[in-house]
Amino acid sequence: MTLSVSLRHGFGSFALDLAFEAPPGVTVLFGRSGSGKTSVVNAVAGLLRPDAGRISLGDTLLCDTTRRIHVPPHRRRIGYVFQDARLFPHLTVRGNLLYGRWFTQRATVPLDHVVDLLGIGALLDRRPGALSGGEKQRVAIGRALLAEPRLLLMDEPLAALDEARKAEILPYLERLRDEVAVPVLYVSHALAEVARLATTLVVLEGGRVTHAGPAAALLADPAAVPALGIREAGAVLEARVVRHEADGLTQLAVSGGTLLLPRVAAEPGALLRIRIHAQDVMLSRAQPEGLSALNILPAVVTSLRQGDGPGAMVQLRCGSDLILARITRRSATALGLEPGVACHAVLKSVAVAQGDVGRATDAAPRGG
Ligand SMILES: Nc1ncnc2c1ncn2[C@@H]1O[C@H](COP(=O)(O)OP(=O)(O)OP(=O)(O)O)[C@@H](O)[C@H]1O
Repeated sequence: MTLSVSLRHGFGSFALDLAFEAPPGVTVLFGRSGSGKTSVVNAVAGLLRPDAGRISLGDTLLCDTTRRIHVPPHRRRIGYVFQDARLFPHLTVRGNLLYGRWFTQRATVPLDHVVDLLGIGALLDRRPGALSGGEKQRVAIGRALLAEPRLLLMDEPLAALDEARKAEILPYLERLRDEVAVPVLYVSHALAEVARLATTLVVLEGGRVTHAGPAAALLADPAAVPALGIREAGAVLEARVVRHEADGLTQLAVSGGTLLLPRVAAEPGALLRIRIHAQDVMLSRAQPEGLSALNILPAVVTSLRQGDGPGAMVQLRCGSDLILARITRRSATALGLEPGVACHAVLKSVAVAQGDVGRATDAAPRGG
């Protein structure tokens, strides 16, 4: 089921004027503060009546201003998860979860299934006051799922959590993406979340869509880098765990060769998504020798974009994947880099942090 959105709306000096599609999976709406993300979410939810627009979910029309159709929010069957969990403090976790059921006549999703998916079985008799921020958010997601929504809206669900709590909840969001058929529209301004979760990426700037498409392709697009943030830029690679080695490294197979990374928490055979920061990739024309860096992948330059300053962003094909390398223009010139040139991409193992490693769609179950 695909969500199709096309909107025009003016708030004084600010205007939304955009269209995008959110296919199954997680579509991240990414943009700076004030770019219009929350206004889009409000329009999809039915809380904002656009001046002009059409919003449909599969073959259900939620809004069509030309036909004066505006389905009220409570009839849209949309689940919400906000920055703060907004649980009822006087109800237990079980009571909060079952509250979600009030909004559906169907009740076909078993409570046990949602409890297992989110790992909240041990919390059922506790009240929200006795939960961590990450646990509260998992319960809020469970409550939303039990109302059996046709679409889940998540507005910066991790923004209020510290890094440790974010790391704890991300694997559950990955499971949600891969194991629940409900499409998710997810608002974020954190590229780390995009790299871990997004199937589709929609970038907003000043009320307009500047880039939209499959997340892996956009994250590797040098033209999208200024909108995504240069320091954070980086591509994602799919990698399969081959084996854990005795010295604490894990060997992974990528389409362009082999990677050695600090031990990853996944069983051999698991399919992972690895974020490779552009600024951690070095390039060499000759086969490098005598380097401490363990990862050397043969690559071919596919495009190169000069920055305004001394930097350049190089896109390379490595096997069937695309990666980005951020280097200086001086080095790009010295190496004679241009599309079609063969080179070697060099990556230190320790440049990839645990948070850069996530589960990929269709992954085998992860180990502990
Ligand atoms: N009801 C309103 N009346 C007037 N202006 C509004 C209204 N709602 C939003 N705006 C303006 O529209 C612009 C986009 O706001 P919006 O909240 O959609 O952005 P955002 O990307 O979600 O930002 P943030 O990440 O800070 O929440 C802002 O300039 C905001 O001031």
